[in-house]
Amino acid sequence: MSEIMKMNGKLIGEGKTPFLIGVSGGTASGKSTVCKRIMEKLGQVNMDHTKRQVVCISQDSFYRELNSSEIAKAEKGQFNFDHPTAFNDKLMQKTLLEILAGRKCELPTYDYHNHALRPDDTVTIYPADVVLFEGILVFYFPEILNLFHMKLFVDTDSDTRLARRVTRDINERGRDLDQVLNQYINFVKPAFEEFCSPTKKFADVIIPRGADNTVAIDLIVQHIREFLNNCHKSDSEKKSPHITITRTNSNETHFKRQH
Ligand SMILES: Nc1ncnc2c1ncn2[C@@H]1O[C@H](COP(=O)(O)OP(=O)(O)O)[C@@H](O)[C@H]1O
Ligand SMILES: O=c1ccn([C@@H]2O[C@H](COP(=O)(O)O)[C@@H](O)[C@H]2O)c(=O)[nH]1
Repeated sequence: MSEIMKMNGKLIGEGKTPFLIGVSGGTASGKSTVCKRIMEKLGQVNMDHTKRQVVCISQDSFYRELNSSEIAKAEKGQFNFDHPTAFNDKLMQKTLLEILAGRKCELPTYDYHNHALRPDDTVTIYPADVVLFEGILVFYFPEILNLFHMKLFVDTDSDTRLARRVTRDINERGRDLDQVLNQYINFVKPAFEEFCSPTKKFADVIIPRGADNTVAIDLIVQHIREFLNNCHKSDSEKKSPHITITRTNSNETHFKRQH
């Protein structure tokens, strides 16, 4: 049996439910860059974090802790960071539910050099109107997929992605060429084909060429802008005032915006 509550954008005693946008795509497809462009075009970058209407979080914050033998493998490029089991999906779901309930969250940052979260280096995610959540497998877990109000897939040619990944991982993530290529052939490419690429079918918008596709980015920005304008109007002025919150007997909560 399910219980349905209709509220005017507010949960009692909690903040407003943000519009949650999932951004997926293969490694180095430009997910972070697309999110950055969206934030820039909405004037959300050079401003106080507590005042941002749009915030971006990364799936990297939900890599699970590795044991000592897994760390030893990771250091030799022999750990599969592209497999769904590399992530703590339960924590990811719990955190997104907190965000959807309008609560402030602390997220750890990820240290690619040491293959570990930095629990002492957290970022505070303040309640916002729009939340972008980017990562290679954000559409893989059904209970997380169901939380998104809008789903984007950044679709960049795989040769371009590999070329960018080589440069980025050597310059920014402390890898050498052999390591990057071995990891790519053994884990990254097969896992992309098995777990990430099939989730493209869930996307509402596919963005070919990533951040180079300014037309697609402008259309998405326009959609977000309309949402932001609408969410600050009074209920009687809104075109779509209701959020429907569905709780099932399995304790799952679904936040649905009518849009
Ligand atoms: N359109 C682009 N043109 C050139 N370089 C790009 C473009 N988009 C991303 N990059 C570069 O490619 C690398 C991967 O991009 P990034 O946005 O971090 O991808 P992802 O978040 O999907 O892993 C980064 O070094 C970034 O600067
Ligand atoms: O310790 C780690 C953790 C992850 N990776 C690789 O990162 C990418 C995902 O990040 P993108 O920014 O989307 O590329 C994934 O393909 C992992 O292989 C890593 O190398 N080391």
